[in-house]
Amino acid sequence: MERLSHEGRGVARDEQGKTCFIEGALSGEWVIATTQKTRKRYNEASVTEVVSASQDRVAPVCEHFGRCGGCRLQHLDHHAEVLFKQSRVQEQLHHIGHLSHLPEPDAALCEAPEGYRRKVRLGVKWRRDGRLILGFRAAQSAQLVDIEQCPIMESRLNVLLPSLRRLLETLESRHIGHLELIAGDHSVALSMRWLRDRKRLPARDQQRWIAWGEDHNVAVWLQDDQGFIPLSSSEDQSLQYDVTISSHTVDAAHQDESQVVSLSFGPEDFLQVNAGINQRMIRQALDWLSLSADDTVLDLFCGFGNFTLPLAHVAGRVIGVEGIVVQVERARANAANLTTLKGEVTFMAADLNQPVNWGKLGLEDGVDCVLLDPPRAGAEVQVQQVTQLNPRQILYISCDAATLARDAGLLAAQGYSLVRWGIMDMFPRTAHVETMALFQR
Ligand SMILES: C[S@@+](CC[C@H](N)C(=O)[O-])C[C@H]1O[C@@H](n2cnc3c(N)ncnc32)[C@H](O)[C@@H]1O
Repeated sequence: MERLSHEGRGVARDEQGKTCFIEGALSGEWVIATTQKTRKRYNEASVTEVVSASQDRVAPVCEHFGRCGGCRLQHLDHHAEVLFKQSRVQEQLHHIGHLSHLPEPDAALCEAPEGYRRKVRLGVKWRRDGRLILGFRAAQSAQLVDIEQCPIMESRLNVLLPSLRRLLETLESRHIGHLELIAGDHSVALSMRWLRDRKRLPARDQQRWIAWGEDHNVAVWLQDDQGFIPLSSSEDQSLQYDVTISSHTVDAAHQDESQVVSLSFGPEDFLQVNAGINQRMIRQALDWLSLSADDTVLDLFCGFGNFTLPLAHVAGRVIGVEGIVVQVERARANAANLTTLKGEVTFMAADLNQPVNWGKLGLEDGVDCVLLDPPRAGAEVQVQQVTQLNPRQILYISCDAATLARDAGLLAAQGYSLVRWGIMDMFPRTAHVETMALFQR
């Protein structure tokens, strides 16, 4: 096996030089594999026997490995997985972004590789014989893999699975697409994707969901085409987590104080899935940016304020921009609940895939810093636009190395150099990687 592909498959060549992507094979290994798909330029296969194993091969912790599409790298030692992801980002910055001189990466931010996921979506299906399937999508397929437990899920969510299964088996109506389980610091919520109009949920099923929520102390939500409504009767449906900012990033004069930024969110909001890495990522962002009370910061793709509100404990003025109005409103409410904010903070809704007239929004004097945290598609429009605001630094948080590399190339063409970067182990055991990259004018 020559190497691992970007999505974590072994790459080999046959006698004719045709590339073969082999699921379950690692770099340097000899394996026997079965061809699954023959394509014009490459073949796809999966391992049937490992003849000579890599030193980095480990026993997968999950019994569903190989069938479940969630974790592709359970068979790779965790340290080797982090190094693989780091070198993949490096290679993409070279090849896609055409950045020739990269700084050495900062140490990767890592936490425990299991039990980290605080939000999961489980598909729900009933087979023709009436058997319930509750689980994740199979690898490269729309089929579901039935799971009893998932080792990367937070234990507070795993313990709910057996009773959820029993509940689903008692329901009268089976028009359910999926369930999402979401853990805040002190509470758990479940949202049930109901495939019909909310009025057509049978009253007895509603009662069963409510009773299950009360028994397990879980706020139950229904999601239909109109949005989310709480089914549980309890007053407080909110989810929340705290981010602690270390004292020296806030105020050099108060070394022994740290501040807690409390953020509320809803079941429909984007959530950084790994609480430990999220906490460390925010601290690292504050540390790298080293802002002062004179600075103005533009936080694009801000969600409900995950970076914006910690930033507003340091910078004089922070403007958060987000496309989803509900999240903008949540961000405003989060800001209103904080008494420790130092700077002025404002939030606005805008589609960041379109050019925005920043000058008209009171930013005609430019900004000191821009933070970008886009979805996987990246921030192609904004990296070409925000440079007109002349920021001295741009911090890019990315969940897709290819679009980060493309956007890094666009920033380089406008005179911004990559001065610092590092990966964050947000999604251990999977092929996904999160990266932080700092560009300076
Ligand atoms: C990776 S999340 C980051 C959210 C936030 N910074 C955080 O740390 O939780 C990306 C965010 O971009 C928002 N988004 C996606 N497409 C957008 C668009 N075209 N315009 C504005 N916001 C968008 C999503 O709603 C989501 O909140």
